[in-house]
Amino acid sequence: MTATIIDGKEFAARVRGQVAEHVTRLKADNDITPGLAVVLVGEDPASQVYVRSKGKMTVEVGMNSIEHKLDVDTPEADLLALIDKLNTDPDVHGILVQLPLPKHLDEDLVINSIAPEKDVDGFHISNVGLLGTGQKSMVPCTPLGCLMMLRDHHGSLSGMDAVVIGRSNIVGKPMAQLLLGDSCTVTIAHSRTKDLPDVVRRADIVVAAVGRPEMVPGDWIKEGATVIDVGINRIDAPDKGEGKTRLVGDVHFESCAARAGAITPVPGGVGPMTIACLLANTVTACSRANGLPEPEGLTA
Ligand SMILES: Nc1nc(=O)c2c([nH]1)NC[C@@H]1CN(c3ccc(C(=O)N[C@@H](CCC(=O)O)C(=O)O)cc3)C=[N+]21
Repeated sequence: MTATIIDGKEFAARVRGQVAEHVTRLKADNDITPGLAVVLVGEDPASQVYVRSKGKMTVEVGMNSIEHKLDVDTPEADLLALIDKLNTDPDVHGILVQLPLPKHLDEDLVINSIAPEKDVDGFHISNVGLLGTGQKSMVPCTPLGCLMMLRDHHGSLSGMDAVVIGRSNIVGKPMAQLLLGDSCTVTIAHSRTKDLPDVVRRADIVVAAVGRPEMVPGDWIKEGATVIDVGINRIDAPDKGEGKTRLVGDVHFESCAARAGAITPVPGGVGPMTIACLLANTVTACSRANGLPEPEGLTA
């Protein structure tokens, strides 16, 4: 079988189009412009790439983008004071604190100081608990984007065997919750999983989110399975010339595409959907904050 390529770039453009429509309505009917505040502490290179394209797209869909760039050695109290200010600012509907934070800052403390209803990353313990109990919450952007692509491709996911490789709070665990919510039989695999190849071979849906370049080979993939590659790894590409690099996922694309029914590429798969879902979460948060109907199809 040769897999259908799930075009995350195109899908994300569609999602941003829906967000833009909703923003237009909020402005015209309610005189409200959704605002997203992004806080970047220090200069992590991965975060900088992300902040750039995110800021551009926030403005493109008609929302206000508020950026706070703080010094790498900003004291924790200053960061918490800024978050407090954003929490009570009525023009700010979404707050995202770029991770990872410099080591002197307590990531859990910082995340949990964001007002849960403005936590567009969905990392606050309240949102984690709400998601885990099937209540309305802010859903982490990357898993939400993966879910949207899976639903679009399959219609119903009910009864499917899903294997999530990776148990992070940012992707693996919330992804598993979402798949369970859609009635998949879910396995979370990780570095200590016994017989990982055999576990993955059972899966109708494989979500790879470990951050290890091309670690899933094609012969782990059940014929016809759907493969969602969350990894974005930059590796050396001497074949492209001295000092050149390229982006690869957590799955070995060619060999997995030869067996899968559908697969997401890297780049152009999950990454663009993550940003689109951040914008979707911001417009959702803004609608909720104003007691207005939520955008349809943009929430879990
Ligand atoms: N609080 C927080 N939330 C995040 O969601 C978050 C974060 N911190 N810190 C940094 C990482 C990184 N991240 C990316 C999102 C999209 C692409 C993306 O769209 N990548 C393109 C390729 C970009 C390229 O060419 O380098 C793609 O996959 O097609 C990349 C990286 C979100 N992050």
